[in-house]
Amino acid sequence: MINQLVNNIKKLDAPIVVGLDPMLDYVPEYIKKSAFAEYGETLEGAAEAIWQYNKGIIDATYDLIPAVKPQIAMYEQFGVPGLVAFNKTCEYAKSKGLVIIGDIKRGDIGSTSKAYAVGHVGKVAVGSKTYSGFCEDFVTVNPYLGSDGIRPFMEVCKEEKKGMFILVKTSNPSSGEFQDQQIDGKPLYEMVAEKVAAWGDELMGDSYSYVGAVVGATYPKMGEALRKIMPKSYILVPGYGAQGGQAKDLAPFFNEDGLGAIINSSRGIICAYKQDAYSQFGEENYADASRQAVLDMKEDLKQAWVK
Ligand SMILES: O=c1ccn([C@@H]2O[C@H](COP(=O)(O)O)[C@@H](O)[C@H]2O)c(=O)[nH]1
Repeated sequence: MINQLVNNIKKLDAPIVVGLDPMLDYVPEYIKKSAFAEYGETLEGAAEAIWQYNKGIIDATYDLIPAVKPQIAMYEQFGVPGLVAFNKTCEYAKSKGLVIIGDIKRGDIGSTSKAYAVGHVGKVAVGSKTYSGFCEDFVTVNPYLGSDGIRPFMEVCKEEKKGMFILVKTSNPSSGEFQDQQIDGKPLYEMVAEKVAAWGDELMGDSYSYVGAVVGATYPKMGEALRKIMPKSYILVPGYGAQGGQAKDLAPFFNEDGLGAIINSSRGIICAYKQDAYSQFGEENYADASRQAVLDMKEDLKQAWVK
């Protein structure tokens, strides 16, 4: 899967992942009206609305982008129907040739991590049969529990040729409270990055590892140091756009080959129609506004990654 991700990025000249983070407030009224007419103002109605909204965005952008990143929290808030919408979204995006990065941020004691890994990137055995519960190609993983929490994901990823992005330095304002703590003269996020590089060496694709890292666009200086510590790991970079990360600061996240980083934008793309810059599209054409926002992001990012 890492090879497919790299090939998609090269083919499209677009190190971009669109974050599918649907809140009901983002969904145009006409979509909600139709979903509520069919299912009422219920969890099922909300799930139908976010699914239809996502489908519109995927249809309008799939030929421009290598990957999507559905954020599972946005679906879980609608309970079981929300999770059904999550799965439908992943399956549909996959049918369009997109790589699926499930932003699930899991990680637990070994036996529990194994179940998370099996459920999201593996196959579960039921009697003599096996099933894929969900169908992501990559998942995000929290390293706080140490190797016990990571190795089960590595084992399943190795078996299935899927991948993971481990949280190294997150984009949020308080990420430094723990991640920047100095231990033996080194920040914790660098220690995690060293482990990511070592785990990554065990699971190499053609040129990049199946084990990647998450590093926020909001911390470009740290991104520069981390790029050097993990040369073979793809970096998933959230924080561009809505959180203030800017293209001009992103060059250090890339390797000399122009690869090695994929930049996420969620609200900046899926809510484009609500922004002044795209107001001419109107609510009815929200998906066209998202397409234009992807084209603009691609242009904006050229300053960071075209060598
Ligand atoms: O460090 C991190 C890790 C994950 N995220 C997730 O990425 C998106 C960002 O959404 P925007 O609307 O583009 O701000 C969201 O799903 C976060 O949970 C992150 O922001 N930072």
